[in-house]
Amino acid sequence: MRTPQTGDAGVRWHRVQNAAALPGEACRRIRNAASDAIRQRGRFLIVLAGGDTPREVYAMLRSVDTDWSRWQVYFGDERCLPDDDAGRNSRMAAQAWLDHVPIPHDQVLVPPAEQGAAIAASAYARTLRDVGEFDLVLLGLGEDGHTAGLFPGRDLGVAAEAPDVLPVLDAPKPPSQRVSMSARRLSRTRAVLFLVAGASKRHAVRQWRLGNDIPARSIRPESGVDVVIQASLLCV
Ligand SMILES: O=C1O[C@H](COP(=O)(O)O)[C@@H](O)[C@H](O)[C@H]1O
Repeated sequence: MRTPQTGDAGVRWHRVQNAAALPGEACRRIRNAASDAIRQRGRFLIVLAGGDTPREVYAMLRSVDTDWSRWQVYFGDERCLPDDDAGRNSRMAAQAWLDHVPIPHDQVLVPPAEQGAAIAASAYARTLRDVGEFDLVLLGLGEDGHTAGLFPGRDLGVAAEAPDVLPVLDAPKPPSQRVSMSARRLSRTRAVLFLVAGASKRHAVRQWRLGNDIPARSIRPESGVDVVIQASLLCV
């Protein structure tokens, strides 16, 4: 991980004209990361973001020309809800994308969040135990600056000894129980791509650019992070 940064050092901002242009740009970047990884290492390890912003990106990924048998899919965070609940991040990704492409079932690794945060965090940590560096981590940005299930004022798991997966018991955004990869584990990747759109994110983006301590700033892979962002959010 990087040493402490000032401001938004290590962050590359990539403007898209408006929210409608974000899925195309994100999809292009994901496709390129996948083809590089598959060509160089024979597989592509991707971590998915939840929430609303990636839904259209995921829908667009259905039509990418790739060898889906080489994809290995993880989730940066999951909400502790029944496994068929519409609020589950994994259900959104399945409906928008994963159910429509031939990724082998056992290569989509969903945290068992329906079992509650503590059990799910231990189980998902076991799933990740022998997984090395990810190829690409997708992340969103909440209105309060949260990313994955890492919320302001909570343990972000940045320390060298932080576990790979954290149980979240008091998230300020419902549901209060979640499971999240730690900032340390999310930073163990060749690339990070944040997807940011929507006027409600303006304040969080400003905090980020000012170098204030929002959870999104805790994601610090060696390679820095890329942010695909609606241009109007940078006009502050
Ligand atoms: O609750 C969550 O929120 C963030 C941001 O979601 P968005 O709806 O504002 O795009 C998301 O990245 C995270 O995975 C999710 O669980």
